[in-house]
Amino acid sequence: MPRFSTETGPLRKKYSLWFTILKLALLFICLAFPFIAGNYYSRFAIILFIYIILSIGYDISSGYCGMLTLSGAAIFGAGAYASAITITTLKMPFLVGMLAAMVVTGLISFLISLPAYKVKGNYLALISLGILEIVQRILNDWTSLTQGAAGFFLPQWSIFGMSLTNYTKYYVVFFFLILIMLFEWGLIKSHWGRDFVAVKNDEIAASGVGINNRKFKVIALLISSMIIGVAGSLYASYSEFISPDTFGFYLTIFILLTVVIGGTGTLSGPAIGVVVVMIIPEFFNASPDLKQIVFGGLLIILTQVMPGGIVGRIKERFRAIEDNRHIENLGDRLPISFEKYRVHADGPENILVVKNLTKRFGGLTAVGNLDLAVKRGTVHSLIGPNGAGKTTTVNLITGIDKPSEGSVIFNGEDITGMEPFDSVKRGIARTYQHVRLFKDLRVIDNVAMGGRIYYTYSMADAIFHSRRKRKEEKEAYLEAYDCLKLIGLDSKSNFDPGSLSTGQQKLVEIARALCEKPKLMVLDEPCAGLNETEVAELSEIIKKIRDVGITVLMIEHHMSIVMGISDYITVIDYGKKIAEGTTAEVSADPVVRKAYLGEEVTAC
Ligand SMILES: Nc1ncnc2c1ncn2[C@@H]1O[C@H](COP(=O)(O)OP(=O)(O)OP(=O)(O)O)[C@@H](O)[C@H]1O
Repeated sequence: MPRFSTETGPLRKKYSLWFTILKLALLFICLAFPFIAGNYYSRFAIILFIYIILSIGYDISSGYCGMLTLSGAAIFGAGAYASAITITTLKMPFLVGMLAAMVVTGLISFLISLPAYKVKGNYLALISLGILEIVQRILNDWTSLTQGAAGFFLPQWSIFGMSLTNYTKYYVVFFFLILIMLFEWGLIKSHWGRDFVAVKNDEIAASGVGINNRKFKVIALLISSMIIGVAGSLYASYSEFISPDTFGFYLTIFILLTVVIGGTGTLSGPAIGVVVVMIIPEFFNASPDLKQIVFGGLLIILTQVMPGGIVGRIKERFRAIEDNRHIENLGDRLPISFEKYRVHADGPENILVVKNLTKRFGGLTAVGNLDLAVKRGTVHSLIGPNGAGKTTTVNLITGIDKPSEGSVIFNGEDITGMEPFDSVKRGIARTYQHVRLFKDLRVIDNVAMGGRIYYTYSMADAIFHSRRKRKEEKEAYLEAYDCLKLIGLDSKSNFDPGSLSTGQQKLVEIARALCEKPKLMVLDEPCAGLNETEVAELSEIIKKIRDVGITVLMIEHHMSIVMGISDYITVIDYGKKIAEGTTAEVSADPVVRKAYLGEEVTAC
């Protein structure tokens, strides 16, 4: 079980020293390798480095962003051929060839990203398989361009007019590998990397914290493909001969295996995966049959014993010392209060006005002609029996569902049909009936995602680890830590969300919503799964949220909290409003008392 990070600061420092020594030793070995290992192994290492670049590229879209594609080999091949044709036919220098490879692979990624908008999982894999087939056909049949199955010869590899020796080839490829690794590290250790994981884990929640899923999928595929293009270009120039059969289905499976074995969505997973997939079979060169059996057996065992891959398992082991520099030295940080999130009235008295809202699912009218006005700075509860249309109503308000008719006016602005990632920027935060936390991010990362709309640093800042990025990241994590402290879960910062109770997960969702610094907080059944003590604590938290001017629109079945903290209540049934008013008015309404509140009202 992971432990809280601020207590593990010294441990992290100790291990990070060992990791630094390990990295320096590896760097030294790599630099000295051609002189120690000789020609054969240096050539082997060059191919290994190229495949690591390929695997890193593939992992960004598939491992981090969750888009399983089977076109890795096709993109690699397209990059190799684009570079080869630019260098040989167009007589351009190597670096222009590499640029051409990146442009062509970028275009292919755009082709893949078109269906990626709508489909995912197995369907996307099937579509990408089609891309693999199309590229294969082009490489084989467009002989005037690619020279077909006979293969394509390149001149000896030269850079800036200098022909490269075997030694220099090694260092050039190694240089590009380091470059790509630094790029990946900068990207992944920024909000971009966390955004990719969020898109992979839960698109609705990702949109709810301001992520445009489509845009991020396109970006992930583009970066992924361009890195694979770099690998393809290095492969073509190094090999001096390429042919279509190199870039077939076998290579696609190879790429997939490297990330699965190494650990998908991890920084060092692809490198470790390539080393394992390439080196282990080398020990069995003398008996190829045994090689296949051992390799196959190893694959089965590794994927069973380590479902998260080798690096996934190592990460689990060292979870307690994950990077928490920002919250390790809180020192004399001032005590935090909800006051920090105070909202000042900057619009009409009714912050939310819903008019004639209707949602039809086929023949079923889930919400019909609903009018609703929510006063600024109040707790307004939406109650009604199961299936009454409450969640659909808040989905229409927050943009998850689009209304069939009607309008939603927020703070004087018509936001009808607006995407959640836009409405969150206007100040609407929400929690969900069924918890939607990002399972591959720690609790504190989840809460920090709430504040992602406030990041201003660019991708270049992320990659170069600029001062702006460091400052904003530090602020975001301190903010997230503060929000967790306010709901009493700061000691769980470093935990996986899945290891918390349902009640705690619901509270983390509230902390994430608070981190968005909203004007309106929509809570969908916040008490579901909470025990009585937790309900009492939550009710205090919601009151504090309301007391600093944040309007709360709450769906809840738990009548004691509804009657205890609501300023106004709207009761709906079959998608229609049947009663509305202050808590006293609604609880006195005979229809409501009879149908929905029962004995609990009497008790209140
Ligand atoms: N995506 C959908 N497609 C078809 N029908 C839907 C969809 N979403 C909701 N419904 C239907 O709309 C009606 C209202 O559902 P909704 O979830 O809004 O009710 P609710 O009041 O939130 O219920 P509960 O309290 O059980 O969560 C239900 O009959 C539900 O089956």
